Amino acid sequence: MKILNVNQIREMDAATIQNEPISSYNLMERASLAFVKWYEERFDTKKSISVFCGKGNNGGDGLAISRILTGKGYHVRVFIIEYSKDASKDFQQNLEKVETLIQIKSIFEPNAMPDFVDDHIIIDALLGSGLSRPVSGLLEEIIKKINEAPGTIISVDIASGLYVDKSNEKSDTIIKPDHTVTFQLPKLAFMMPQNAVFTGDWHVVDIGLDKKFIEDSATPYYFTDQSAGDKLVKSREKFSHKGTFGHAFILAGSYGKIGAAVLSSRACAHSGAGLLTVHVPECGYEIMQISLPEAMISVDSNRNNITSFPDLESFSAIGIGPGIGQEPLTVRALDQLLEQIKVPLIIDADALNILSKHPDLLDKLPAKTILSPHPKEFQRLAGESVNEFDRLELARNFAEKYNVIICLKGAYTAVILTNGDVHFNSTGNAGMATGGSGDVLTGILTSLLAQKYTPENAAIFGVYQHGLAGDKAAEKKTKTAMIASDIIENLGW
Ligand SMILES: NC(=O)C1=CN([C@@H]2O[C@H](COP(=O)(O)OP(=O)(O)OC[C@H]3O[C@@H](n4cnc5c(N)ncnc54)[C@H](O)[C@@H]3O)[C@@H](O)[C@H]2O)[C@@H](O)CC1
Ligand SMILES: [K+]
Repeated sequence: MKILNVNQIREMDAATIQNEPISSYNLMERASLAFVKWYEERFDTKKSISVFCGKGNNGGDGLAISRILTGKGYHVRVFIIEYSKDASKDFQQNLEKVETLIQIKSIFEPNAMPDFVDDHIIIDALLGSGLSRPVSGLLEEIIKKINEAPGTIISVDIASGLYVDKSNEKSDTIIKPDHTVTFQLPKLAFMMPQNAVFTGDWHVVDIGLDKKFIEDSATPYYFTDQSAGDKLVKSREKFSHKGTFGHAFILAGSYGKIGAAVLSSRACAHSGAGLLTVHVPECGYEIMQISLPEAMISVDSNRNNITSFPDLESFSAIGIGPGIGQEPLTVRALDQLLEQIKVPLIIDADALNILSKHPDLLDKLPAKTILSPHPKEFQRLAGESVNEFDRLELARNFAEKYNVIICLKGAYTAVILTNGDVHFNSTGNAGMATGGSGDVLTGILTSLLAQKYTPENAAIFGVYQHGLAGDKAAEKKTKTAMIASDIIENLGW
């Protein structure tokens, strides 16, 4: 699924109105019906509803939603916040239809806000994608009161006060919804962890906007939903043999961190690689043999750290980093590996930290190497950023400059390709914020590269499957109890 910017969203509405053709009033009606359909599936008529409307088209949606819900037997109160004399045409038209049906209260000052009882729904239709400046004055006061009110807040299209595609300031006043029901496409703002409290659980509803316009729109931003994820699977042919699926090679572990080698190797083996060799320091030999009899073990001459590696000729992809530490001899081994490697590579964890401390190594990275930093590792690698939009730009520039693919890990992990395209991941959950889950991703990615997935597809698909396995693990064990091994247990496609 594509993610479009605010201008494209406006053009997409206009293109739909012109090409379908449909009147803007009827398009608003269709959007409101889609919202109500979502609402009806979750809430019964027992809960009373207060709808807060601004005076643009988001407010117009609020009015249409109020009318449709009332017609379905819901108890709805409507409040119009009179922060401006101007109102949009479709707002006005909807107002005329609603006025005859429901009593409307106009709010001119904050103290006129109603008192709320507990089990109550607030629908936020104050401002939508038309937001052009931080909210202030009456609107700001109203938003603060709504955020303090008990009950469930549902934002129409986007939380009022939140920008669609750029960063808000920390001081901005924004609705904190429990749910956002957004029209047609997810918004860039939803992908940023900094906005988690301003999106709640968000849901995309189809309002039939111009498919061709969306297809033809150029954007660097994509969302890997299920249909995008499913398209990337390579099927396993009947007459294949283990050679078909490549020979993965993982360098991982140091004294006290052999677990990282175990986790990444097990994840690799469970992701379809034909053969797997794992290189560990001597202290990891028995642990590895016992933990993963399916793998071949290559043993370093050093007891506690990786200081060398075997001939690379037979390997089809290499993953390095989990638990390797940053000893000088390990740095030298990484340097030598970069000199010799001729197959796809994934670099993670301590190997990334080594790159941060030895930036000269960055120039030696083969084209389309995958780097999988979490935010702290990325910061060490590329420097500070003022907010997450800024960090994303930094990552896009970094990916283009060094010709690498970056998996910036977190909620909605961003997979950034060498051309600056960003694929946000839809799967995964907070239960995966647990030791070793990054090692599991390294194993999956190494495995996919060995199976000749392109580095781009390996990164997008690997991140997607890692999250999906995490979701299955959380379902079975809960987010609290799940550990990285549970992610491995739930791999499979
Ligand atoms: N255009 C269309 O065809 C459709 C639009 N839809 C709705 O329309 C919304 C966008 O509507 P609008 O473009 O009218 O914009 P909004 O309803 O978001 O905002 C209304 C107006 O408020 C003003 N404004 C911006 N920031 C403000 C601030 N901080 N304080 C006070 N006033 C401010 C602007 O002049 C803006 O035009 C979408 O979010 C969606 O809810 C839907 O009905 C679907 C179809
Ligand atoms: K809103």
